[in-house]
This record gives sequence, C-alpha cells and structure tokens, in this order.
Amino acid sequence: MNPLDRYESLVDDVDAFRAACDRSLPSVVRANGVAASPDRVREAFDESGVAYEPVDWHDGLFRLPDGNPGGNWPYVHGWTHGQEEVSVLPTLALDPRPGERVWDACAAPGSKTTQIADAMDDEGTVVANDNNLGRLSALRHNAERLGITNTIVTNQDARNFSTKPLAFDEFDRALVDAPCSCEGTCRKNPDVLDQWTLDHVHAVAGIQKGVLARAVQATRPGGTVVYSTCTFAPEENEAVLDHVLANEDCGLVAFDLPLDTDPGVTEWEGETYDESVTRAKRIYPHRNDTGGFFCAKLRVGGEGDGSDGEGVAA
Ligand SMILES: C[S@@+](CC[C@H](N)C(=O)[O-])C[C@H]1O[C@@H](n2cnc3c(N)ncnc32)[C@H](O)[C@@H]1O
Repeated sequence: MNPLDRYESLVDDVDAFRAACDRSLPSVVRANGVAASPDRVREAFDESGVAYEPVDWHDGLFRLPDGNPGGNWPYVHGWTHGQEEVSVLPTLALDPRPGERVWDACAAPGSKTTQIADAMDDEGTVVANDNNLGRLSALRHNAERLGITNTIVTNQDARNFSTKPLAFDEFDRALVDAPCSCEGTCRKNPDVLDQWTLDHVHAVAGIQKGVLARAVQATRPGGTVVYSTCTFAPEENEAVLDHVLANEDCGLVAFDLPLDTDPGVTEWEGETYDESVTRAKRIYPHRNDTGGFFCAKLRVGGEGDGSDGEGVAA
C-alpha cells in the first residue's frame, strides 16, 4: 500500500499533491548568522560562482540548482548549512531569544539545534539531546563547523530526560522534532513509502507522546514547546497533541508561518481530536514546492489563548 493514498481525503488538490510528492526536492542551504549574514553569503556565492536562488518566504535560505550544498567554500567555512526549507519552520515557531535555556529533545544531526543557537545569537544555553550516540557525533561536527558555542550535548532517552546533569532544572522553551514515519520526506527518499507500515506508525506515536509529555513537564510555566514531524499521519500528529493536551498542563496556541499551510485535522479514521488541534499547521508539498511537514506550538501552564503574543519572525 502507498501510504499517500490515505491522505487524498485531506488535501485540496489530489493530483497536485501526488505530482509534487513524485518530484525530487530542491537542494537548499541556510545562512548561518553566527558566521555570516544572508547578504554576505549572497556576495560569497556571487564571488565564487555558486548558482543560487533565494527562497522568497525566508531571508537567508537559498536553493542551489547544482544540488551540492557542501561543494563550495561558504559551506566549508561554516557560513551555510544544508537544510531543507520546511525544516526551518519549527525554530521560527519556537522563536528562541538570546540568553534563554532551550531544550532540543530529539536533536541529531543538529540542523534545528544550530538554527536555534543562531536565533539566540549564540547566547544562553541550548541542550541538544538525542538517544542515538552516532547521530550526536554528526551534531557535534555540525555545531563545530558552524562555530556554535552555546550548545551542550546530552545522550538520553527524551521520554525520561533527567535535568540532574544540568545546572538548572527547567527550560524556557523546548523543541520536539520527533522521530516519525517520515512520509513527508518522500521527495528526497522515496524508499520511505515502500518501507511504511501502520505498525511502525503506531509504535513511533507512542514514543512521540512520551517525548512531548516530558518536554511539557521540563518547560517552565508560560514557556513554549514546539512539536514537529515530517509526516502526514494524523496518528503521529494531531493524535499525539490530543493525548498530551488531555494529560499535561498545556494548551495549543495559534501562530503564523510565512508559507501556505493547512490546519490540523479534528477527525481521522473514526477518532476525533480536541478542536484546538486546528491551530497546528500541516504543510503539504504541492502548496509551496517543499517537503511535507507538521508543526504545532504549545504554551505550558494552561489553555492556549488562541493567539501568539510573541509573533513569529519570517
Ligand atoms: C527527525 S530526527 C531529528 C532531526 C533533528 N532535529 C535535526 O533538525 O537535525 C529525530 C531524532 O530523534 C531521535 N530519537 C528517537 N527516539 C528518541 C528518544 N526516545 N529520545 C531522544 N531522541 C530520540 C533519533 O535518533 C533522531 O535523531
């Protein structure tokens, strides 16, 4: 079974959705503000003959038509990082500030960790955690190449994360960029569709619920938690939010993203979810010519008030 068949009832234009899922994904880099501004990266590309196309909805993202993000000196010198367009969205929603304490619960290989550190002007503390030691070595390598110094690395199962090794016991913000069935990455890795099973979806949903619950518990009252996946499956998205809303002290807030999105769904295969999951964002590939993604923003310590007083940088 092709899992994309399951989502035909959710999308506005089935043919456009299926056609976009069949196209290969553009190669994209993010300017690393810790080392160089987007303007400086643009100049460096011009000086060194790297072909690029700026992404119109976010300053500092560049599509590279030659498809080789690492084959130029701005990359080697840590001015850029290969990062898919939709992958920058959770950090925009998280909106971390310089000096804060931020937990990246499932962090490796560190695309979002390093973007968070950049958004914090490399000040404060990012705790980059992952349960996979091998993937953490890639994260360390990326942080070093990009010149990030505010990040410490932990290797724990995020579901039982202990703050004991840290000098503090709660965070201002937390990101759960969860392990998932990765359906939305089919444009760069079509194998995910062949390997897909419903059993895996249910198994990973259990992990997602545990990690998101721990992130809410580890974040101070009034703090922000962002939940993201690169999959379309409501079992791994809205159902996870619904579970955590029912069991932890938190609420979903409305927020803006600078590209076309669809709201979270409140019904799926006989299940219904809390009405507030419509505040989450679904990103379908045909809407912005990107990968598929899901992103939600939670406020700890009470119901979301339906608005995001902090705004989201574009
Ligand atoms: C989608 S990837 C994270 C990508 C990363 N945020 C980035 O932007 O580069 C999910 C990660 O979750 C990790 N993971 C899976 N189960 C975990 C658990 N129980 N606790 C912590 N990390 C886990 C995987 O090793 C994987 O690196």
